[in-house]
Amino acid sequence: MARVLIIDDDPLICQMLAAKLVKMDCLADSAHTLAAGVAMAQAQPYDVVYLDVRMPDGNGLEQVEKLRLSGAQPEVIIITGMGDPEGAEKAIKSGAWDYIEKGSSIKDMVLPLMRALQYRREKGAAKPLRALKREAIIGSSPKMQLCFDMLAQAAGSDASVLITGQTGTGKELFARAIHENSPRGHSSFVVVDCAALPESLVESMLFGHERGAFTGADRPRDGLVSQANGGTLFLDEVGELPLSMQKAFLRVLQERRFRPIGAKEEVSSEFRLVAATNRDLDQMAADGRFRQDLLYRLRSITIHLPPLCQRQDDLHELTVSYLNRLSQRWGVEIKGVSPDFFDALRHYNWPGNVRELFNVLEQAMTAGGSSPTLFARHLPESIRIARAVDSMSRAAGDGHKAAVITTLANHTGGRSAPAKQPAWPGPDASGMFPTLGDVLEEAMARVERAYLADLMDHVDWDIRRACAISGLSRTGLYNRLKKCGVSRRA
Ligand SMILES: Nc1ncnc2c1ncn2[C@@H]1O[C@H](COP(=O)(O)OP(=O)(O)OP(=O)(O)O)[C@@H](O)[C@H]1O
Repeated sequence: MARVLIIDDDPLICQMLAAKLVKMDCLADSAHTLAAGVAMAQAQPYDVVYLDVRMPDGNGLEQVEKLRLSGAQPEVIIITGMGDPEGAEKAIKSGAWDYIEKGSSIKDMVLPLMRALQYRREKGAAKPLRALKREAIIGSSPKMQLCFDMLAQAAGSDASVLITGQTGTGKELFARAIHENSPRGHSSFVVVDCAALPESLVESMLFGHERGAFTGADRPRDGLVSQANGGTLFLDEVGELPLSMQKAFLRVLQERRFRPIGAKEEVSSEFRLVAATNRDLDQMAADGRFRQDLLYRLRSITIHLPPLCQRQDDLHELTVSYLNRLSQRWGVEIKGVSPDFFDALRHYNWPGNVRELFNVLEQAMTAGGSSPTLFARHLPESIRIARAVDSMSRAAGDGHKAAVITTLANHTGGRSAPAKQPAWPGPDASGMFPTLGDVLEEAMARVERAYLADLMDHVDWDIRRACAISGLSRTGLYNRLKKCGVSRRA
């Protein structure tokens, strides 16, 4: 018997809908506040939740994701008194099943429910997929579970997949897992790092060339697309592919045929495409920097990997597992971890995600030396400062945060930072106070700039070392250096 929850502050709607659902052999419960509804969805395994937008204690649209991840991961149908296109877009983007107006007849209101129930029945009855091979991917938070569901779906099909997510969230790891779990798993997995393709060589690297096609081409060479024949071609950082190559690639995707440079005949390659990006490709397409038609082709299936700060439940597992892996690799005893170590990790927001976490853990293991236990004191300063700032601002209200961060900015220095500044610059000439948000943003920008300047000096502009220390990817580092205006000193 299907279980349905109606979250609406209007008792009449709840009664009418519930009466209809009971006639349809469903179990129906109601909640008249968002808080009560979310609590019920977390406690009971509902199949579908009807959710009103305007609730006395908040906007229903803000809770769609939480509801989708609760209990039996119900489908959510938005019911609204006043529909608007923006709300509809937001609802669908956050994973709602459908968005309907309350003015519709009760019959129309239950139609999406019937489809959602059918979908869930079919999903449940579908042939169970082979157990996924995903030993390398750590995490069991509800958000990661949704990603694993998508991974299983992608592995079972041959459609193109686009994996999105911030730097260091595991996009390449997922791409490999899709390949290994697919029928192509025994063939080659060819990685193309679109950010590192030299513009002048991009065509020959992708499509190959004949002998004598250009100066220096003393023998014929297969390109990466040919090498992926029968296997998977992984286009990493696909947002960096030059526009001219996007056009050529679109054709290859449509026809699976291309002409190596200098060749008379076209050749074919039967590959499966997986692409990844940390850019907003929709925005790039709107700005004319990415081809819309290519984007359609890339994302038959999309998997979005959430940033680490949104799945704190995974921090513990990732930390323990990586510390064990390090102990094995370095041939040292497994260390204990004190609670203050985990506490510090939880207070940091991990802009470099899992890559940054692993890097920090390596530093902590080194700092721990022969100590059998890792304490917060073994963590890099930046992590411990984040924890101190957080606990101070919680104790004294948010106003303190600005002062602490600004003090940190002064302390951190950086080669071009002023020697000493007051905790914050103070009101402007007319005595106007800026917003706290503006003060924080300015202070963070100053810290970031100072950090990058010092880091690049420290590694003598060795990009590989800078990436390893900061936990940023190459593109991430280049983008931040550009944004902060940090360049090599003459
Ligand atoms: N869930 C995870 N479990 C285990 N290791 C992970 C996980 N996510 C990321 N990593 C590790 O973090 C590092 C970065 O992962 P990966 O290269 O897949 O990220 P990415 O999203 O492709 O980054 P970028 O966009 O910067 O290329 C790798 O060492 C990878 O093994």
